[in-house]
Amino acid sequence: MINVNPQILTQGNKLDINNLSPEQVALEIKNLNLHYGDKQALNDISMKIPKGQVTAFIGPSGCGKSTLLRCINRMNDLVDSCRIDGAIELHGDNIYSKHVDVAQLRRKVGMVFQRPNPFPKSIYENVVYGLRLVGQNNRRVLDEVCERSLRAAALWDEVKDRIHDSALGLSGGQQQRLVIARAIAIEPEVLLLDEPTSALDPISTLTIEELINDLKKKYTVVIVTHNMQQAARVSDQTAFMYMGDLIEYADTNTLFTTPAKKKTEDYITGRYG
Ligand SMILES: Nc1ncnc2c1ncn2[C@@H]1O[C@H](COP(=O)(O)OP(=O)(O)OP(=O)(O)O)[C@@H](O)[C@H]1O
Repeated sequence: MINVNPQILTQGNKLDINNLSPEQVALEIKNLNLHYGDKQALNDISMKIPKGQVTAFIGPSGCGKSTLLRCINRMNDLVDSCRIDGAIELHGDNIYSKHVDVAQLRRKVGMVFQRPNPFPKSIYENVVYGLRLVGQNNRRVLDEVCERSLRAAALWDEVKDRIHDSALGLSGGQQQRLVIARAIAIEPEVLLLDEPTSALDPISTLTIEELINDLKKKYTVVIVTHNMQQAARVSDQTAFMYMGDLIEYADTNTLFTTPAKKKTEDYITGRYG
């Protein structure tokens, strides 16, 4: 088994992910197939992602983790060669239905990438960016949202005296928390995190991991990580993928201690990947 202290495995409310009530489900992926040109990258993926929990996607490089994550806010629409069939339901509504407004969807499903990508603007303007986009210019509202979001992203105390300074002057770890503050300022329902700590030092990584644990009180979080210890530390459920297949999906403790599939066991014990 992977060398993870069981005490750091998350203690979240254990759910039986095979028997979720409709109210417990944030996202349901149904028979999702994805091709890039002739190459199939996701093979008939079906899973339910529970509300208010952290779900991790793990697996070796190229197995399709980021592709699956990007399907959840239709980022793959930007790839010309990409063809998708199947459905992803957000609270029961298929996000791939013809009538869905993709900009609206991305307000509900925010995304944070591997490398922090603050805009070359002040800390304040980064956080309120999404509100300004929808025409909110009331200073009092923007001030409130800015403070609330920076507090929620565990960054307020470090930046409160310089919120009008450039965001580019922040450290990498601070920039990543700023990007998280920017994502939550518009109150999404789901937060997608694509390897959010892979460019960060261990201390910043720990801060972000603690933050993820707080964020799930309000948001459904889905995280892609290369780091199995990280998945074990932050997630309630873990999905193990291999070559476009969803091999095993279980509560994190079970997946890391008593995996049902040989492929999962081989991966978490370091036999490949
Ligand atoms: N834009 C794209 N065009 C064509 N093929 C792509 C594209 N993006 C990903 N792929 C291919 O799809 C497969 C899955 O890639 P994906 O990035 O989802 O894997 P991953 O598990 O996230 O890998 P990693 O851990 O290395 O980031 C790979 O074979 C990859 O080469």
